[in-house]
Amino acid sequence: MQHFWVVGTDTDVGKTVITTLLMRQLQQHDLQVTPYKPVQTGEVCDNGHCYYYDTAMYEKYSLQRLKQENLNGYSFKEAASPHFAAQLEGQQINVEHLLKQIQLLQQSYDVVICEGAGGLFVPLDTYGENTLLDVIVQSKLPVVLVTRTTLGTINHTLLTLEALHARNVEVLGIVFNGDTGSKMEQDNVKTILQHHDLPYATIPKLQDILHIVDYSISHTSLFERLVKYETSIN
Ligand SMILES: Nc1ncnc2c1ncn2[C@@H]1O[C@H](COP(=O)(O)OP(=O)(O)OP(=O)(O)O)[C@@H](O)[C@H]1O
Ligand SMILES: C[C@H](N)[C@H](N)CCCCCC(=O)O
Ligand SMILES: [Mg+2]
Repeated sequence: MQHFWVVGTDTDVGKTVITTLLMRQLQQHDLQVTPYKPVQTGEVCDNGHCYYYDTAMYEKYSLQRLKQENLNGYSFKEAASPHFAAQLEGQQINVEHLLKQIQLLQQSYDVVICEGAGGLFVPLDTYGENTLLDVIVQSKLPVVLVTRTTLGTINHTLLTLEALHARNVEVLGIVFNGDTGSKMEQDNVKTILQHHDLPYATIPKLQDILHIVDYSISHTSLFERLVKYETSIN
């Protein structure tokens, strides 16, 4: 059994793209894999067709048949923080329900990849009682951290790793996403790895996200770590 979270230093860093990529690559290893997005916000409507980017990406690119009911806990229309998007619809996010869903999925799949929403301290309720990080801690699952390669990433990445370490969350590795190959980006990656010697993968900025189907991370230290990883849960 090997289950983990894909968390980010921020919203829009590429968690969904990396979750989708890891899902495909692990599926190619003959593992039964499902992604799971506990809370997604921001419905997209295009010519009368409405969908959520995260779960739509999983379904579009999965190499295995996914069960829609297994992909998501809560979806809220407003593109906002989960606590506020839920409030606008008069709803509340039940953390116990999310944890139960994650546990049940672990019994049916070889790999459950849970995708965070925004960064670690995103609130799930208006009282500030629960953040995404609280759910991660209670799930007892390790994380893969997705971060940008661009200016500002050193600080965001080190802060996020410090928060994870403070809560004893295991970090399986880092994905540096959206690399354009500049000298500064190379130095950003090197500097972060000097502080935290972790398995990693660097993903280029793709011209079109469709190219995700051609991209392989099987040669990276991060992927090696993931296929070897055995969780203590179960
Ligand atoms: N390596 C990449 N190359 C090109 N485009 C990318 C890459 N990674 C992400 N993107 C694009 O950047 C945008 C944000 O990515 P994504 O939706 O994966 O972020 P996220 O971290 O999952 O955000 P959220 O917090 O909303 O879940 C998307 O339009 C996605 O297609
Ligand atoms: C709408 C967006 N794409 C995400 N789904 C939610 C991001 C919440 C970020 C909250 C914050 O840190 O201010
Ligand atoms: Mg996403």
